[in-house]
Amino acid sequence: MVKILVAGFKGRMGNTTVKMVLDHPGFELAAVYDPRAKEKNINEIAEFSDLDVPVYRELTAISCHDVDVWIDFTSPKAVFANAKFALQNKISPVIGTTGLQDEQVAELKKVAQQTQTGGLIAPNFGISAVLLMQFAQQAAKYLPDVEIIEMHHDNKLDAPSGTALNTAKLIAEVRQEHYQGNPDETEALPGARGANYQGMRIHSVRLPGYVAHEQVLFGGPGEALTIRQDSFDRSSFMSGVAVAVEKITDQHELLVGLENLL
Ligand SMILES: NC(=O)c1ccc[n+]([C@@H]2O[C@H](COP(=O)([O-])OP(=O)(O)OC[C@H]3O[C@@H](n4cnc5c(N)ncnc54)[C@H](O)[C@@H]3O)[C@@H](O)[C@H]2O)c1
Ligand SMILES: O=C(O)C1=N[C@H](C(=O)O)CCC1
Repeated sequence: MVKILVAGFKGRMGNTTVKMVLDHPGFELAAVYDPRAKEKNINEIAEFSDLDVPVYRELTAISCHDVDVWIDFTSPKAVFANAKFALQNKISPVIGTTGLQDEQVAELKKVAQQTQTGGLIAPNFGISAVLLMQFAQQAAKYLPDVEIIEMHHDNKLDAPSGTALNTAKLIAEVRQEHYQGNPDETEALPGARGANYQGMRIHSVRLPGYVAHEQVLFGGPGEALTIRQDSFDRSSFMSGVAVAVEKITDQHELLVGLENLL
């Protein structure tokens, strides 16, 4: 049995993840963590009344010896400290939280190496999103003019989305950096052309009713290609999280991208 702590269990993804862990025959819910929690045990919540799982509200209170894997769906402000704590305590982090800076990822990789602990940061656990990123990287070799539109629910804290930023980074590996659009263009409203990553424009849409969606648009002389993926429900992320948990304790470094474990 893999013993799992779910950080951010009071949130949208954390709640879905707790249910996935409870339904999986190879997983045991060892602990949950969320500063927003009022309970001391998860059995104080009606839908989990038959369980006996400690609830933590502070990082330093967490008892680490009972935990193999730390699943993190928290917030851009919390994820670095959480991931560092997990790695320092030889708990394998499976990080879905977005918003980590490149320097933070570099530091976490060092801690993973020092403690010889496997971990994963996945900007998106949905297989449709993983495939979109791979297809987009392939297409950019032939169609280097590209814009990204990501669309999310209106409670999202970070922009652009982790998936959109990761898509741009993967494309940048195969695309020569260059300016796109008219060099003389002006913005009558600031931000009209979107964020700029090495000349690629990224547009962030936030609307109620949406979950997580991305389009990558390519244009060439006389033709265009659009690649799109949609997560209509948070269950779309769960098979990816489960695969990551199953495989991560065999690793000894911090990986970025679910494709590394598929
Ligand atoms: N990688 C993926 O596939 C994927 C999918 C969906 C969402 N996400 C990301 O997951 C994160 C969470 O999304 P959400 O929609 O569930 O957000 P949410 O706001 O619904 O939930 C976040 C929870 O984290 C808790 N929290 C805040 N600080 C904490 C801390 N220090 N330790 C533990 N818990 C803490 C909050 O109290 C809240 O309950 C976001 O960064 C989002 O972008 C990633
Ligand atoms: O709901 C969110 O927030 C999501 N965030 C991720 C991102 O920023 O790419 C993945 C999809 C859902």
